Parts: sequence; C-alpha cells; structure tokens
Amino acid sequence: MSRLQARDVVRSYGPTPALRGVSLDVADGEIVAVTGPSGCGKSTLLHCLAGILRPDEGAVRWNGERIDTWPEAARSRLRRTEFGVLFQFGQLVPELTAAENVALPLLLAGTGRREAGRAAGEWLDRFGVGHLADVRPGAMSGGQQQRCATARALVTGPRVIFADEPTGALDTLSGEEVLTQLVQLAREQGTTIVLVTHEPRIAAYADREVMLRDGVVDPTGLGLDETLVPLPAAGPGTDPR
Ligand SMILES: Nc1ncnc2c1ncn2[C@@H]1O[C@H](COP(=O)(O)OP(=O)(O)OP(=O)(O)O)[C@@H](O)[C@H]1O
Repeated sequence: MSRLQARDVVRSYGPTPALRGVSLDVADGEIVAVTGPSGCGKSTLLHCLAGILRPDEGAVRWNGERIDTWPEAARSRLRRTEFGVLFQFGQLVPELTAAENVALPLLLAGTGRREAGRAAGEWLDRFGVGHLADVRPGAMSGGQQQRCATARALVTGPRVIFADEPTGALDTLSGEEVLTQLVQLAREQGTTIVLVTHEPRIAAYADREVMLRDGVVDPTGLGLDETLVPLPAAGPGTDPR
C-alpha cells in the first residue's frame, strides 16, 4: 500500500520553477532514492513530501490524508512523530551532549526524562557511538556527528525518514558505514526511507530509484534526454528478421 503519495506537485521559488508536476507513490517500508542532476528539484520534492514546504499546486498525502493543506503546527507535529528528517549536516544542537541531542525529540513528544535518556543511550549504542553520550558535537568527527543525528532521527520510531544527502559531508567510507546502518535499522523496523542523493553508489542502497530532471520525473530513468535516446530501427527494409 502506498502510504505516502505526491500528486502533480508543482513548486516554484518566485520565478524559478523547481517542480513542474511530480507524482510519486512510496510504499510502506520501501527505500526510495531520489536522484538527478543539481537543481533538478530533489530537495524541493523531499521538503514537500515531508511537509516542510507546501506545494503551489498538487497534493501530498499521508495515510490517504492531504497533509499539504494542514497548518504548519500540524505538519511540524507530524515531523516530530511519524516523520523523521535527516540532512547533510546533522544539525545537532551544539550546546547539548550526544545523549541530550538524541533524547530531545522524545522529550518534545512528552516522553519522561528517564525513559528518553534510556532510549537515547540505546540508539547511540546501535550506531556505535554510545561512548560519546556525554560529548558535545564540537568535539566529534563529522561521521560521529552524523551517526548521532541518524540516531536522533530514528529514536522516535518514525514511519518515514526523509534524508537529504545525509552522507554528503562525509568521506566515502564513513558515508557508506552510516548509510548501511541506517538502511539496516530501517529494514529491521519496516521504516520507509526517502533518500535524496546524487551519488549512484548511495542510490544503490535503495529498492528503487526515481530520477528527476528539470522538475519532472525522468521517464527514461537514465538521466537522458528522450529525444537523444536512439529508438530501435523500424520500417521497411530495416526489419532484422
Ligand atoms: N530557497 C530558494 N530560493 C530560490 N530558488 C531556489 C531555492 N531553493 C531551490 N531553488 C531553485 O529551485 C530549483 C530546484 O532546487 P533544489 O534544491 O530542489 O534542487 P536539487 O536537485 O536538490 O539540487 P542540488 O542537488 O544542487 O541540491 C533550482 O533551480 C534552485 O536554484
């Protein structure tokens, strides 16, 4: 079943069109990579799906309900509960320790301090950074910060993780390690992932790749201009039989 759906989504920034009519269905537990060249609208689509941006036209549905028409407070609540977001730079709160950062979404959702602390420790352990529980982001490597940020995105048990180039700031090895862990944990819990990336190696972790080009889904899926794709020869005299 497709629990997350975009229908004919159009979005511009002033005079600049970013999405020119994108439809996408994401099934429960599916891992979808959104790829395409720089500026093709990947981040805008992710932000529209996650309820961060509102489309100018079209609809975004979650569980069959239109969320793009919800007021900001309701969309923001959705992002604290059923949705989780993860960006290129983990955006950890610099004044808080790793454990406090990971516990934060739970505390905001009303979980008690003790339970939030316990869950934060458990998630930091799962990402191999339990020993950094009392360390602040400034004293961690980029990879360690991103592991903490990933733990924070998963701690509330979201149904969908929206990740925008989540490993883009890391070297290849650290990036793939973080991603492997994210994908493995998501698969264990049946969490859906919508992942924006321009790296084919990263996209290969997904079940499916959706390629955008100039604000629309590329029907060739190859990033090629359809008019340049050679068609099989046809017509009189060209029948290969
Ligand atoms: N805040 C903004 N203000 C004005 N134009 C914007 C803004 N954000 C994006 N755009 C424009 O919208 C289009 C789509 O941008 P978007 O960031 O969605 O693409 P992208 O595929 O994610 O790009 P990249 O891979 O470079 O991050 C681009 O032409 C971009 O310049």
